[in-house]
Amino acid sequence: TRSTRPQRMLKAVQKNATKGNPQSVISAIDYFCKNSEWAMNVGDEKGSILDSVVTEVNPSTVLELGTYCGYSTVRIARLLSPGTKLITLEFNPAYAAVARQIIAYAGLQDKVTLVEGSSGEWIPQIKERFGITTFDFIFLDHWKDQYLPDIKLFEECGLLRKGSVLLADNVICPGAPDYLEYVRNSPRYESRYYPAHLEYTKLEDGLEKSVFLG
Ligand SMILES: O=C(NC/C=C/[C@H]1O[C@@H](n2cnc3c(NCCO)ncnc32)[C@H](O)[C@@H]1O)c1cc(-c2ccc(F)cc2)cc(O)c1O
Ligand SMILES: [Mg+2]
Repeated sequence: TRSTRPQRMLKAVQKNATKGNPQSVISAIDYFCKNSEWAMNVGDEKGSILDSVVTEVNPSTVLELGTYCGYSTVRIARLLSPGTKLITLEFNPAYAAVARQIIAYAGLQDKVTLVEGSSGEWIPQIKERFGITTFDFIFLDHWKDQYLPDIKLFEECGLLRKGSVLLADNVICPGAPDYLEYVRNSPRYESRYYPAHLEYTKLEDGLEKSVFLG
């Protein structure tokens, strides 16, 4: 049977990247998406903004929603301080399997806990299962209509503290209008839009950074 796009992306990483070198894995995926097949990774332009926010926050606790093939997982994990791990949630087993291999190829498996399951099911269990009180940094890049229900779930589960930073991909394309309206109008968040482009295209897109005010 025909291979899947994530499987072809993994092959491109194994062929073109250097084992244990996260930057070469990032470059190999971006090259594949620019020259072979578009894929919904955050990409290099928005990825640089992601890098700068992660570096600025220097988080001790990190959550990613929507691993897909692990591109942004690798971008984030490569910047974390020694001993810091990130939790990434992915409910599609085929995508999770590819992501595990891409994360391992980058040599970052010890900095990543990939949980196969849905955010709605797992967010309420994180405190007890992982001994985490609150998250310093959360990257949202899963189904766009789930951003709003999940941020409300973070509030309900007490997973945010004064200063927690949430960064959301695709707030323009495909868009998350209800999420944007919420974080931009809620007195509990200080929100800022980072304009960029949809990965590997000239279409407008951007990231929304929202700081929880407690
Ligand atoms: O749709 C986009 N991303 C979705 C990501 C889904 C991944 O996350 C996983 N996932 C989804 N919901 C959950 C969940 N919880 C929610 C369900 O319970 N819990 C755990 N994992 C979840 C999926 O299994 C996938 O691995 C997108 C589209 C374009 C795009 C733009 C323009 C175009 F023309 C075409 C496409 C650009 C982008 O950057 C994009 O991110
Ligand atoms: Mg995205």
